Amino acid sequence: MRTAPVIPVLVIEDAGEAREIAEALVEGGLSVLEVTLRTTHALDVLRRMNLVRGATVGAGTVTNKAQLDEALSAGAEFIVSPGLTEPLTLAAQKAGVPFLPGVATAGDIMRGMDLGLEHFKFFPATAAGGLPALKALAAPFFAAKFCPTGGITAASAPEWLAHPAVLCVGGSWIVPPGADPAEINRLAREAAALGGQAR
Ligand SMILES: O=C(O)C(=O)C[C@H](O)[C@H](O)COP(=O)(O)O
Repeated sequence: MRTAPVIPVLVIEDAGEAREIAEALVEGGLSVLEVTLRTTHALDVLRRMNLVRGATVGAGTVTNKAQLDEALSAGAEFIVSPGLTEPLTLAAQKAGVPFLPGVATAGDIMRGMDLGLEHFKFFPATAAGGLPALKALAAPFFAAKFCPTGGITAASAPEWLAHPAVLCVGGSWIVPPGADPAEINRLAREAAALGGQAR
């Protein structure tokens, strides 16, 4: 979460494009890549991106143990989930893989802390109340650190990153559908530079 200010959330339909997209991101300064398991070829995309020098590739949209196992077999170095369940948390802990589950309420955070977690994705960040909601949650849970994701843009990222409980943000805006590598590289550079401005 501290490697780069933005984790690109990737929904890649064509595995043939995986490698050059990952190269454009890493070269632009975003080396931590979340490949969502939302497409048919997601595991293939993950494997191909893992071949890119300097990339740390994880799986997103992991909602159960079966998907966790598949992602790990494909080489995922971290796991992101939209929500927090005990079975998935225990399985991730048993596998020893960094795990970032989504939380949106005080109860979610408390269940996570009971399981030994302190790092969470705040999801869906904008729809769940935006920065005012995160500020309200971060106050009592002062040890918790967050990666807000969902509805965040290049324009709104700096104010999220300025909050001390926010280590990074996640977002799909860095790889818009149909963007070419040059455009992705430009968006990645812009996102990587947010670290210098806001943190
Ligand atoms: O796929 C998952 O596991 C999710 O939890 C959802 C994604 O993190 C958000 O959909 C990204 O949000 P946008 O940047 O608004 O597109």
